[in-house]
Amino acid sequence: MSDQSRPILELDRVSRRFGDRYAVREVSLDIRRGEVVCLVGPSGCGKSTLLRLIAGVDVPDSGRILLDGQEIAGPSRFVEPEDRRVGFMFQDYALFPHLTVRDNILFGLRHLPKPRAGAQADSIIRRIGIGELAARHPHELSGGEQQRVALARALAPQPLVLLMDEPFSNLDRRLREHVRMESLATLRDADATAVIVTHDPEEAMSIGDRVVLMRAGQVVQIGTGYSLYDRPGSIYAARFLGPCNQIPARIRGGCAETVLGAFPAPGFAEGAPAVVCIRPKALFPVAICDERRGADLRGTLVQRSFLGEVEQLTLRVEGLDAPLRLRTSQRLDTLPGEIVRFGVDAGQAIVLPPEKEPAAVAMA
Ligand SMILES: Nc1ncnc2c1ncn2[C@@H]1O[C@H](COP(=O)(O)OP(=O)(O)OP(=O)(O)O)[C@@H](O)[C@H]1O
Repeated sequence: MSDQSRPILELDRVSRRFGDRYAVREVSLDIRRGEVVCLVGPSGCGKSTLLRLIAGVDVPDSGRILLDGQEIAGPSRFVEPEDRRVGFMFQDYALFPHLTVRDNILFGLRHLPKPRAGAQADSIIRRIGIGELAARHPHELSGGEQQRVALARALAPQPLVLLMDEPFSNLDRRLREHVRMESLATLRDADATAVIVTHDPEEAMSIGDRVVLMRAGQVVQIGTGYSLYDRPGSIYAARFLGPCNQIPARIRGGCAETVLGAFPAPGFAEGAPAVVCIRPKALFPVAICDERRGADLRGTLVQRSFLGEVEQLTLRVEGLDAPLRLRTSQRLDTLPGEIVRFGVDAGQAIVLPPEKEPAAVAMA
């Protein structure tokens, strides 16, 4: 019997090299039952390689992968992909065009006796609510419907872990959010454990119980979307998860001193350089009479960029090399060249050490 409290999937210092470059380096990760975990990072950071190692279509050079407590890849054992209870959903869905939806789902169950395969296919069709599509062929389905069928097919064999590589990237922006929420609900209904690769931080934060941020083959930070966004551990993480202004600072008296004011910086050494990351929404324009603390700053408006829900103002501030970005839903009548008074929501300022280059992490 399996230990329910043990992580369903365990990666222990897993590495994979191509020539002298690490695609994945010493990655350790535990995934709990029923968890939806998103791997996120820029192109080439090793997300897909990690997924392929878990699926068993690639072999680690070192480290171990355990599924439900059993080693499936490591020094002593390698379990073939078809013998792992791991499902894989491809970016292009890979539905067979000549098979109906039901037959596509049955294809993944061909190792089972026919009546059992039929029952399992019908059960997932019911659960995902695609009964009316069952007799159709893939070309008779919309993008969103194809996605649901692909998800049904991947879930039908009841994998212990479902791997999804950029599952929503083929959908246009409007459909994507809808399908993503629907897919998440389906994963929850099926109590599925899923590892989802995406390069889109908003997608990762909106669907992942936890987000695993990668850089150059390594895991940089793991946590909920909130913790990564609100408490990034590095400038890299802060910038990857959303736009931020980086304000140079120096630590004095326990605070990071900047031209925009001083921000509490516990744990930093006196005199050390630092960077204060301030997201554009943490800056606010103020009326002349605004009494809010920190609301006495001034910048020259360089550019306005209307984004619909918010407007982005680019401001030049004396003492700062880079212009500041401020996002607001207020409607201002200020013109470029005029002065904007603004404030900082100090509670949202993040003090970080200056960025170090990832010292040749990609090299052997
Ligand atoms: N078969 C291979 N042979 C040589 N190099 C490879 C191979 N597969 C991946 N790589 C390299 O390993 C690194 C990680 O690739 P991977 O596809 O895992 O990145 P990724 O984060 O999924 O990127 P993307 O978001 O663009 O898909 C890249 O530098 C890539 O060029």
